Amino acid sequence: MNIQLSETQRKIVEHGEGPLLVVAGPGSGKTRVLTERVRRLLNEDTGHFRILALTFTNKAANEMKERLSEIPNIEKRAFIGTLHSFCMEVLANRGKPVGIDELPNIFESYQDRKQVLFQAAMANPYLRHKLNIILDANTQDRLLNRWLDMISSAKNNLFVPEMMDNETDRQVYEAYNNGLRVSYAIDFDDLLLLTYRLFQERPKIADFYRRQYRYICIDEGQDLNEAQYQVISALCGLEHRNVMIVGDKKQAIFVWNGANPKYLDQFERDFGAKKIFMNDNFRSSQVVVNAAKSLVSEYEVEGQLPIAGSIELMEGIDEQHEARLVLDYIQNLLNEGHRDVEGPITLERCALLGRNRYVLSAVEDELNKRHWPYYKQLSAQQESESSLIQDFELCLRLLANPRDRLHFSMLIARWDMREDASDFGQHVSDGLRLLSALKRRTSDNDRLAVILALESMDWTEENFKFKNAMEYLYDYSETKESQEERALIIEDIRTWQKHWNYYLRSQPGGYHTLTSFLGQVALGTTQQPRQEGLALLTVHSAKGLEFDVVVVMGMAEGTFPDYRARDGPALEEEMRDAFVAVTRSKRLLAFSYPRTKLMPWGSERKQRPSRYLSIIGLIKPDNPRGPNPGKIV
Ligand SMILES: Nc1ncnc2c1ncn2[C@@H]1O[C@H](COP(=O)(O)OP(=O)(O)OP(=O)(O)O)[C@@H](O)[C@H]1O
Repeated sequence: MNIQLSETQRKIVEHGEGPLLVVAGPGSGKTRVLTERVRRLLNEDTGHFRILALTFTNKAANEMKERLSEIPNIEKRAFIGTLHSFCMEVLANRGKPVGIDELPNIFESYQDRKQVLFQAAMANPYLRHKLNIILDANTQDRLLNRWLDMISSAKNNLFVPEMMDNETDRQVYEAYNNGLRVSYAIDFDDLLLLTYRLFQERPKIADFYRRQYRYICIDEGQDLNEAQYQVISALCGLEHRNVMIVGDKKQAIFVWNGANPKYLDQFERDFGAKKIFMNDNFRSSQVVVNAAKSLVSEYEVEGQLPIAGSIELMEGIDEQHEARLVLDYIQNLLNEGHRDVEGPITLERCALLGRNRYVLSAVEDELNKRHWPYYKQLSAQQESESSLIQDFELCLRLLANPRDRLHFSMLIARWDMREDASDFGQHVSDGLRLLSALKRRTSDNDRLAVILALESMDWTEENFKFKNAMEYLYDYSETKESQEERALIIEDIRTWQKHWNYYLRSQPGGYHTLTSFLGQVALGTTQQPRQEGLALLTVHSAKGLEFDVVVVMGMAEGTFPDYRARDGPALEEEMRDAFVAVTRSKRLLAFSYPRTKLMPWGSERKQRPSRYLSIIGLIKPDNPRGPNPGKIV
């Protein structure tokens, strides 16, 4: 599609040297401007240099890579990815001074990290006592969660254990770090902290990267946290000034997670950046722009699309009824189309959004009943459903990192092999030998199949055939009597196969290692940008995406805004969540909510329509009951 750049967009694309802050509202074309600027710099600027283009999500990076794919050798001339992926590359290549000798193994899952912390705390008498005096398992679990949050927040503020004032915090943090080290692993926060330390402690290394990357472009600047901002500052040092940050404070929806839009101002001050505003909205119809404006009054916007669009509200008697109404609404659009949407409306052009993932449970059931294709993007992590592939995953981790104590202990616990734990010590250097030791001790068909699948991959120093294992397990799934179990296994195999294919495409050149593959899966770079069918998204995972038709479901007080956001900054962030949700729509916008909700313990609870519905003008503020059930306004 050949779209003319606006005057402001052209100015940004043509910007040459010097720091630049672009303040860009939703749908103003910031992704487009970033991409076009990278293209122009690579095409027009001469000399030997690379561009560092940092995006907030892998989705955005993949989209940018796709749009620039026709530039020869693009992967050599630019690093396009998240800051975490960039840090991974830096640490893999130059991480020795901070203790990273080879490609790091990442423990990305919360549960794994919790287990590391629990084991480490139980091995420390002072912390063991703190845990043991709590008799109730839930309270103990909450304490572990609190400790993990504390560690993450410390790392994100670039604190090392010695800097912690509180003695318990210091010991917890230190024990956890040692726990990771025992398994030769790091966590996500370490990627930033270690890279920061590397750039600070070894200025020559920072200088090497500074000279390599003549231009740095950063997307979604409002979502930077302290560690991220400091990594970027340490990379730039005092001399690198060709940095462009694009951001929008109104779309800051990760403040709860440590991000802070203040870094946009700080960047402007620290770097003396020039500032350009992009106030147009090229994406959304008039009703969508108006809804966004009523939510955030300071949204100064010039709606550029001369299309009215439509806005609707559906009220269900309960969540099941709400789900049926929403799918009937979509069905009608699929059948009839809409005057404000060009061409036939397909499921891929529609998305259902929820403030949290549970809002979408009832509609998922209804989708299954109707056999509609759909996909979910509710969590960034790979999670297999079948126990066969869960075992396979654990073994993959052990093959990649035979010193991984955590996943070894998880595997032998799953396989009831506790007494054979001594194997670990004997075979730490060789994952395949470790697995064959386990194979000798089992006659269970599933376990044997997993190990045989792993052995079938024709391992060499530089490569392995992941496909062989997938085919082996696919054939093995035919032996399953339960159709449900077989279906789960095949779904999991398909997901892994997709990760693998995506990995191969993104890492051309023939040198593939299991550690690098699992690292990319952990970083989320192998996630599919778009899939087939209707999209089911949380508001946070919908960031940066756009659809012709958007339905925001579960618009009830307590759900959206979330019940935990009572006042002040938390409530302001909820409003920005609503703003981001609404501005995902290009043409048609709809909301829905259930009048009653079944609570997990079985009782029904009355729901009040969300305050945002009255702010947008879909419900009169004095009519807290909302419209009649089933009626579309
Ligand atoms: N100059 C233009 N003329 C017409 N359409 C444009 C122009 N620039 C961008 N668009 C279109 O506007 C839409 C929004 O663009 P883009 O996805 O780049 O926005 P964004 O600023 O990154 O949005 P958000 O901040 O909400 O993620 C896209 O469909 C894009 O094709």
